[in-house]
Amino acid sequence: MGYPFPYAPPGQVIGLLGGSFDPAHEGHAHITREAIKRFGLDRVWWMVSPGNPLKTHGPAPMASRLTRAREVMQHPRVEVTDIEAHLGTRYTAQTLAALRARYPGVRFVWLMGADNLAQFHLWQDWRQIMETVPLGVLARPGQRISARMSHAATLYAPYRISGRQSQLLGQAPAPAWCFVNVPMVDVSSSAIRAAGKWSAQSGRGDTRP
Ligand SMILES: Nc1ncnc2c1ncn2[C@@H]1O[C@H](COP(=O)(O)OP(=O)(O)OP(=O)(O)O)[C@@H](O)[C@H]1O
Ligand SMILES: O=C(O)c1ccc[n+]([C@@H]2O[C@H](COP(=O)([O-])O)[C@@H](O)[C@H]2O)c1
Repeated sequence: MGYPFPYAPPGQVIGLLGGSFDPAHEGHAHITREAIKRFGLDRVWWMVSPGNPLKTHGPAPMASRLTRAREVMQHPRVEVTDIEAHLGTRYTAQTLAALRARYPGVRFVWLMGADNLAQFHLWQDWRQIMETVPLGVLARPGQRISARMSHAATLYAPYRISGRQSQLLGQAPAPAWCFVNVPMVDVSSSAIRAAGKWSAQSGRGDTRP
C-alpha cells in the first residue's frame, strides 16, 4: 500500500492522531513522542483533517498544514498524512471503519489530548469508536479535570487502564482507554493564530514562540 496510505503489516500497533493542525505545534509533537513511549506504539500517523465537523471556522489549506506539520514533526516512527482527504471521510467513526477494512490485522489506537475527551460524547457514533479501538488520552494544560469528569470517562470507567499499565493499551480489546499524566506543553493552534503567527488564508506564518 503506497502513498498516500503508509505501509503497516498485520500485528503492528499504530497510533492515530487526528487533528486540524492549523498549524501544527510543539504540543502535537510532544504528545506524539509521549504516546509512542507510554502506549508502546510501533508508529503514529498524524491525520491532518480536511475539517473538524465540530469547528465552525474553516482551516488553512491542506497543503500548507501538511507542510508545516512535516516541519514540526520529524521522527522516524511518525508519518504525517492526509489520509482522510483520500478516504473522503471527515467523521472519525467513518475513518476508522475505512482504515480497519484497508489494514486487516493492524491494531489502531486513537490518540487525543484531554480536551477532546471532554467533548468526545458529541462526536458522531462516539460509542462505536469506543467499542472499536482503544483510546489513548494525553494530559493537556487546564483540561485534566474536565476530561476525568467527562461523560465518556464516566460511562466507560470500568474499561479504564491505569496510567501505570499504559503499555497494555495497544493490545487491549476495545473498549479500553487510558489517561496518561505526561508533562504538559502549553501551546495551542488557536493561540498561535490569535497571535497572528499563522495566516488562515495562506497558511504561511511564523510559528516561532
Ligand atoms: N498542547 C497540547 N497538549 C495535549 N494535547 C494537545 C495539545 N495540542 C493539541 N493537542 C491534541 O492534539 C489533537 C489535535 O489538536 P488540534 O490540531 O485541534 O490542535 P489545537 O491546538 O487543539 O487547536 P485549536 O487551539 O485550534 O483547538 C487533539 O487531540 C488535541 O487535544
Ligand atoms: O467524528 C466526529 O464527530 C469528530 C468531531 C470532532 C473532532 N473529530 C476529530 O478529532 C480530531 C481532533 O480534531 P481537532 O479539530 O480538535 O484537531 C480530528 O481528527 C477530528 O476529525 C471528530
